[in-house]
Amino acid sequence: MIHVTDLVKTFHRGSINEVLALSGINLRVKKGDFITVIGSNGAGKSTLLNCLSGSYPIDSGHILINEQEVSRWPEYQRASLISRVFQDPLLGTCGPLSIEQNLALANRRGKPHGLRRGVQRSDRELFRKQLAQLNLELENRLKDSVGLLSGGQRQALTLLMATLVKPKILLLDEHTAALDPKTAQQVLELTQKLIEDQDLTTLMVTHNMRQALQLGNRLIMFHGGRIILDVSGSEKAAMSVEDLLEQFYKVRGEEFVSDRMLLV
Ligand SMILES: Nc1ncnc2c1ncn2[C@@H]1O[C@H](COP(=O)(O)OP(=O)(O)OP(=O)(O)O)[C@@H](O)[C@H]1O
Repeated sequence: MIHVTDLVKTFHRGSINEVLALSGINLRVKKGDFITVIGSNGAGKSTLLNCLSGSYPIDSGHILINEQEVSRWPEYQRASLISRVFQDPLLGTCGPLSIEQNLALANRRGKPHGLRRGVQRSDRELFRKQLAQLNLELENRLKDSVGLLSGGQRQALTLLMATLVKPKILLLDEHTAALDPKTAQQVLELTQKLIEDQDLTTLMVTHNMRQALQLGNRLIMFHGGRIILDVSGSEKAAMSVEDLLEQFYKVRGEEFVSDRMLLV
């Protein structure tokens, strides 16, 4: 599904501020993989997601999606294959537009742009049904502007929009980090449900090690622009947070350092 080879990304190349953010990444992701991504500060996690989605051009290497080289595709073209949810709930939705207008935009992803405007009655039925699964009673608030919603409601809506038209790949970048613990848990449960229901191929960056172990079928750990640990299946299922920290120490010979990583 995704095949990344020798991916290199440098910022401020040739200046004294040069940063080698990704130092020759090799990664194969199978269809239906749900991969959690962890790592120390500045390890390159978000840069990988940005390179996959086309937000950042790459220096060298290859990104293939379904055997097709996409590394030179512009971001808007890759958006037909890839959905993203960011940490900031304001980024995935348009505040002044209503819930149904936001969903109508999401529903058009990858479809030809015609002259049809507004929200059709049949769309409305679909949106109500989809919103009902959030258990937030948003199905009765289709005309409300999204700007009225709480951060958690807005992030749940963003997730729904990101998966309304099934994406080939879902990229989640610390998408629950800005929410309070209870809301974060609700959004996480919804994430799990949407991924399972549609068997979505997913990469999820998280700052929570326990979450990274509990969710998904595979876990990769970044450090210094490299993947230093890649575990899946029963090996992952048997791991504890302590094991993860020990593995990090073994590979790096130093303590794991992150001011945001939750180790519990
Ligand atoms: N737009 C940018 N311009 C310059 N440097 C950048 C940019 N984005 C990332 N970097 C640098 O690239 C390196 C990798 O950053 P990245 O954001 O991918 O790390 P991360 O693993 O997501 O870290 P964190 O968990 O702290 O968010 C860091 O040194 C960072 O400062």
